[in-house]
Amino acid sequence: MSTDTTGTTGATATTLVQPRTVDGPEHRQRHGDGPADLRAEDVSAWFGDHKVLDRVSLTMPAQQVTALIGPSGCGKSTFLRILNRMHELIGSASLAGRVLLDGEDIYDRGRRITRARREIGMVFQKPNPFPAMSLYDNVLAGLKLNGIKASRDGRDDLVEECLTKAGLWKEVKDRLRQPGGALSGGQQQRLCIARSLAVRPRVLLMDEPCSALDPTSTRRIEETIAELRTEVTIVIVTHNMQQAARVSDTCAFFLASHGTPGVIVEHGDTDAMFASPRDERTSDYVNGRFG
Ligand SMILES: Nc1ncnc2c1ncn2[C@@H]1O[C@H](COP(=O)(O)OP(=O)(O)OP(=O)(O)O)[C@@H](O)[C@H]1O
Repeated sequence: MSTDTTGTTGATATTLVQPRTVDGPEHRQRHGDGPADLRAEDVSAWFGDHKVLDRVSLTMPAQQVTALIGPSGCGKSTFLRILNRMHELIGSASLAGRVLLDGEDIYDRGRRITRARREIGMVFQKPNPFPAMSLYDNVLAGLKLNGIKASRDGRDDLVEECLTKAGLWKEVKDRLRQPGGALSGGQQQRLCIARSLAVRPRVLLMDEPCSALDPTSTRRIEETIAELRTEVTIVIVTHNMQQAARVSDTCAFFLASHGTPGVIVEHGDTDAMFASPRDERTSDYVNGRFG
């Protein structure tokens, strides 16, 4: 088992990454050009011999927010982890199918796992800043892990830019040297979003990012999601139907009935899916009749 440059362990990890810089407008160009389409094709997933997803295909368009909804255990988080190659970190896990980022398969043999994780960032259910590290260094933590170099001025600008985009700059600009652990839960989650943005992801995956937060912090994160949609393609898992309706443009309803693997029952425009779902099971779920 080797250690990759994100600090995680994995059988397919790679090591040497060419240094990059964040200075200048060319930074974005060198890292791809902003939000990308993400497409899953015939994705199936297993834990050991337990199949949990069956031939799931879904397009998550650039500059849109796609919500993944469905009852507990239907495979939403597994699907999300497959989208940035985190699924393969679990020893018993395997998968089939393709995940295309602007048409390029992130699982191609010639593509580095670290590149997929940099281009496709992840924000987790529980905010996970480095608690003893300063807010400033928290934002930049992903740069070091990805071997991206920055001058002092470049770092300062990037910290301000990412905290602004994450909706946190005004609250913390005078205390950037304080530790990440000193923030409230909602602020910590926005710090994690800022940290994800610092490596210029083309897609941001969010796994129930508000489930540990109070209503005010939840609303603030939802505002942040709305502001970010032109910067980065967003895919969010949520159990909160009102939240899915508020934040997403398109929606996919997952279901694993009676022990069968999860599938997408219905997907499409969020407003249409909530107002007039095509499938009776979708109607029951979005109207709170099960799950
Ligand atoms: N690390 C794991 N090892 C073995 N089985 C797992 C693992 N993680 C998830 N599973 C199983 O895979 C299936 C799908 O789980 P997953 O967490 O993806 O569903 P989910 O829809 O995200 O659920 P929830 O809404 O409760 O988070 C479930 O049967 C779960 O028990």
